Amino acid sequence: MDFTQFQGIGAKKDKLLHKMGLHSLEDVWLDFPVRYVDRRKVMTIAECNDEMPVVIEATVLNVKKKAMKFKRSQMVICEVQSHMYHGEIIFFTSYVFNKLIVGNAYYFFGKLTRQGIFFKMQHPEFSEASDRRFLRIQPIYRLTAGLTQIDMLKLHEGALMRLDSSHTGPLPPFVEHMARVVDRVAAIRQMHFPTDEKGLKVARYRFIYEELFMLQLKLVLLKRHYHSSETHLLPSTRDIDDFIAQLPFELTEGQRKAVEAIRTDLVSGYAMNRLIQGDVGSGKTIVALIAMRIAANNGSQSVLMAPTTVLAEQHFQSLKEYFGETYKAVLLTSNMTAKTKREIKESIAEGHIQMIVGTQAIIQEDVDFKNLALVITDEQHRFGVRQRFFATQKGMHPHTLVMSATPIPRTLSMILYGDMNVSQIKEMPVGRKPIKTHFVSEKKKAALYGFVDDSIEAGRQAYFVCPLVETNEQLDLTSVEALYEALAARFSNRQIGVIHGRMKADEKDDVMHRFKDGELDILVSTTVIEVGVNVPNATVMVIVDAERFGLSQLHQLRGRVGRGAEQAYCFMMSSKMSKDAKKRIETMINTNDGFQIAEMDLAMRGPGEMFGLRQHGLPELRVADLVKHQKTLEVVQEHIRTLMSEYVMGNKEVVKYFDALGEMLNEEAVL
Ligand SMILES: Nc1ncnc2c1ncn2[C@@H]1O[C@H](COP(=O)(O)OP(=O)(O)OP(=O)(O)O)[C@@H](O)[C@H]1O
Repeated sequence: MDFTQFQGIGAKKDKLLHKMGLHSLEDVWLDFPVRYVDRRKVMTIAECNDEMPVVIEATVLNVKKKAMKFKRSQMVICEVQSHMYHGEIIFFTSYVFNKLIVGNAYYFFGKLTRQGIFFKMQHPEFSEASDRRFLRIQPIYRLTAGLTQIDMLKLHEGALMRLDSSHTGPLPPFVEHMARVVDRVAAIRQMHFPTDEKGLKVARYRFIYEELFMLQLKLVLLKRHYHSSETHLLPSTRDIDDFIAQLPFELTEGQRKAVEAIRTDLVSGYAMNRLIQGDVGSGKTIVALIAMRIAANNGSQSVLMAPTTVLAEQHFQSLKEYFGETYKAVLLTSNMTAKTKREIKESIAEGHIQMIVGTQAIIQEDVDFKNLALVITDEQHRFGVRQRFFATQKGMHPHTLVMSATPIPRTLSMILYGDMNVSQIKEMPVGRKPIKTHFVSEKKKAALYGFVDDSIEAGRQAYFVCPLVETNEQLDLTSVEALYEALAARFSNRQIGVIHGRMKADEKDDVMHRFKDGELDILVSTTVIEVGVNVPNATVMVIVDAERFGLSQLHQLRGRVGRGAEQAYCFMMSSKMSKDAKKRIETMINTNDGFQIAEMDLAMRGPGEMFGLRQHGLPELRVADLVKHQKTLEVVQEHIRTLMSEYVMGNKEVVKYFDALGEMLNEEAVL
């Protein structure tokens, strides 16, 4: 929109407004004040103290201009009278000179200092005392260089003049009614020019509700399977119990409960929609494999999708270890030849294969299934917002299970997984010792290297992780290349491998395998190993330039060690630390608890950044705060559940609204 049609806004200011992200009338309506100042009450001078800005009424006795020292412009000194008090009002600009007329009364708003019957005010806002509009709750807007509050005020006043009752927002009337929120037009007006505290509160509530509702509903529509399952599975209790009994370890309490919940879900006749949330190394894989076993025992197909090839291979290897040749299982990844892929796909389509493990990308591409009953996504710390398309595209409604290693705070889990049942695996397998975490300064490097050498001598392996692939002169950070050279010189009798994201998939796999098989003693890497790699024999993690990593990332990296019975160590090195980086490193040293770390991360970075909500095309929150407005979020979720059941019952209004919104989301997400 061209804002030059608003009074007082020229081409230059119009450009600045667009730069601020204001492009349409709606943008301006929703550009709410960052705060307000209360100018409703006119104070007598006697009531004023020095602290707070106040509104007073005074009559001008005299106005004069005066040259300012060291400046070309002039200042204006205005003598005023307010009852028995005599005041001097100073402006450091001359344009007000003509606006203050001797003998007239004005409202002045500013900080006032008083001495006896004399008072002073510097650079107040003012208006003629006949203008009652001055006495209101005044909005203060965000600005950018080149724009003033007055410009913003004019803009908003202009925009509100163009707002009439024909305007509708994203909430249809039946939702507004259920939510008991005020009308959107009234709420917008109140947000900018509130009549009183109550009016503002009610308006704010409307927008908090609206934002949370839209965010939650969009997420639900993106992920929801409305339909009941087409595959009614039998529990195969005997086989599963026997299988669990012969495992080399006892399932932890969390694992057992998750398995129980899955067994119940799978036989319920409704599509399972469950999230398994467990900290790094808590043993989610075996839970997923048990679910696949139940499907296979029913003669149905299941898939396990991983975000990377390395992880898919790892899962496939675990599957083989646990199940041997009992089931027909395949691995499907992008680095296979076209011919192999084609053959595998054919046998999947014909129903010869029961279990499929692969990367998400390739499985979603074009695999046809004969009778798919279960889809498991290992999304680690990504979020499977787009997962729904996979299943619905194929016209199937299988059971779904999502595994996530990000322990997310409760509020966020409510939003991101609001539609799912959640199983948490809180405890670690028995015998795991908490990882010992230390900060290592440059001076102590030699000692650290000595420790690494001793660990290797004792048969263990070590990771070294740093932020860059190649040396970059501008960034004074350690690169994989430089680190490899330094380590190769220091550990000349050890086998060292390198892995980073720019390598080809098969090169990466090769290095990873050699590390897993114990051929390599040290693995130098970027954060590519962050995601889910499982090498229980590796017990030392050294993170170089630790200040460069976020808290959740550090926790993920640390989680690559401590996956076996041996004591594991994590060392964080850094030479230059900001205050924030120091706090992150201290948090890591103080706790191994993923949930606590996630809470800290959220507090330090905020949810948008932490979860990239916007990258998923989800609405930005202007007024609502996922942490502060948890109660409202609960209300919203209750309402959405109600609407969901009405949808299923065929309530026309709801069906029409949801389907239209769902379609819009589909289009956005497919792009
Ligand atoms: N109950 C248990 N007792 C002992 N060891 C277990 C138990 N459950 C799993 N393990 C072992 O713990 C290791 C980690 O398990 P797994 O790879 O499933 O963890 P994860 O939860 O997927 O972790 P990440 O999110 O880091 O990938 C594996 O070597 C696995 O065999």
